[in-house]
Amino acid sequence: MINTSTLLENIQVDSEVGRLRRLLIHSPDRGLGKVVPSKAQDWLFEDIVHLATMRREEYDYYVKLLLYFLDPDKIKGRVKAIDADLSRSFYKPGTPEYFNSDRVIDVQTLLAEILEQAVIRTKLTAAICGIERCSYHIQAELGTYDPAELAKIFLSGSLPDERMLFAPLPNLIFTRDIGIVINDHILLNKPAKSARTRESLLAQYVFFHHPIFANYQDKIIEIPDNEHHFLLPDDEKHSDYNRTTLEGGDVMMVAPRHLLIGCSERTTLYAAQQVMKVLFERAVVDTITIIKIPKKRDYMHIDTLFTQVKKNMWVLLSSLGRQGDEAKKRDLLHFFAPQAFDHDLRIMQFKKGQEHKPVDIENLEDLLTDISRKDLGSTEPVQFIYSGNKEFPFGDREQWTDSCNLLALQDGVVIGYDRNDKTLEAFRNAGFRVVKAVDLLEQFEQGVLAPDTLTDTFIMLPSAELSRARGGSHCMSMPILREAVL
Ligand SMILES: NC(=[NH2+])NCCC[C@H](N)C(=O)O
Repeated sequence: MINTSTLLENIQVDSEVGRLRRLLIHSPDRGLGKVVPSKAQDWLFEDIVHLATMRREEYDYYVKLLLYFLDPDKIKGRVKAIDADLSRSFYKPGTPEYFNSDRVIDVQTLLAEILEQAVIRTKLTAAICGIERCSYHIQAELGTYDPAELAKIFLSGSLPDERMLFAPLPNLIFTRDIGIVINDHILLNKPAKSARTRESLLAQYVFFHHPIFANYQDKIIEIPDNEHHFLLPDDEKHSDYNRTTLEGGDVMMVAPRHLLIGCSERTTLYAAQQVMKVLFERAVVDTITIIKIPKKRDYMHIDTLFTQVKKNMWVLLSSLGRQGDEAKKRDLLHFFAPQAFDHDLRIMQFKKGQEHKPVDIENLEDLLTDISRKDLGSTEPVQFIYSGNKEFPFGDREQWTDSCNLLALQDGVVIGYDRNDKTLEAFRNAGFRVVKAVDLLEQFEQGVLAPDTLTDTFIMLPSAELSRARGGSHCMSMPILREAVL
């Protein structure tokens, strides 16, 4: 069991760049290796992946890095031995060698722990069998597994003997999307895509039942549906104005009193409005900026378009920034095709108590500059790194493989994919050390470098398989504790 005594008062995130102290992740489980081509798109993957490579050559490096920064005692001096164990037991929850950290926490371990309570086991089994339309017979069979195995079945959709009962949850590696910590509150998602429904049910049980979150029960926010949504005709039910869906990749806690919400393919205006109401009522933040982005698969959440690198630095896609904006304004068609506006970027900022007087913000750079300067008090010039170093056609190509989706471990130290060459060039030009995960770990092990003293560094994670899942390191993390940014 995770040692909860040290954790009780410790859920707090007030920025994207304060030193990361605790997060939820999920290592690729056996379900990912069962995605079939005909379902890959429905399950929100562009391709099938090679599970062993994804784990051993890619995701395991992510875990090692996270441990080195967040819980070094678990890994320091042990990297060689861990790598030599071909069974990877260090990474497998439930084995005696499992790293079992209370800083880098796998959702699977939390799930297994709550399933130790018989009442929860019964309720959750029934709920899952309900949404997955399992027979009564299967429901009874599920009752025979121990909690750790049951957790694996719920996540992977398959039994230990490899029989598949229902769809896997290949997207749960993107823990960002299940919920977001906003100061000391936890906002749970409402997924837009049915492939992610079971994830949110499991997350709901974990947040409401695991002792880590016991002191936060009245701070868990579930977004209310339109009161009579079930009475709406189907076509209206699906409109942006009635439907309540929100995924964590669209919610960014950029400064202690300022939250960004993207309205996108996944997050509706209606949901954003509901969240704004609740957060203002409870005085969790004072400013909420709504960023409406084109509803496009390649842009699914705002964190696929920009993320923060340090207080005064951001990475973003230039065609959605100032450059794209100005190009469009010079374009005659822009004036004659008002319907296209719906597909454009629109940024509006709302202040608590002044919701009726939102401020229009012209482009992303203006917004981000304002956050760096005013909210985060940065006095240095604000810098922008552009996907693909602004070179055509690399901006779009590299954004597709998550050049703009970075996880900051501390101010100026980020993890991202190794494959976005032009974007990496832009980081080098900005004076960043760009280093392979494997080399950095080696340097940590030799004592040449140490996480605490690292500055301006881009850590490259191998990504041939991971990038096919259409998410980067920002999506693969749900921070629950960061040091205060101010
Ligand atoms: N926060 C994010 N950008 N998450 C990416 C999620 C990717 C996932 N395959 C999906 O389409 O749902």
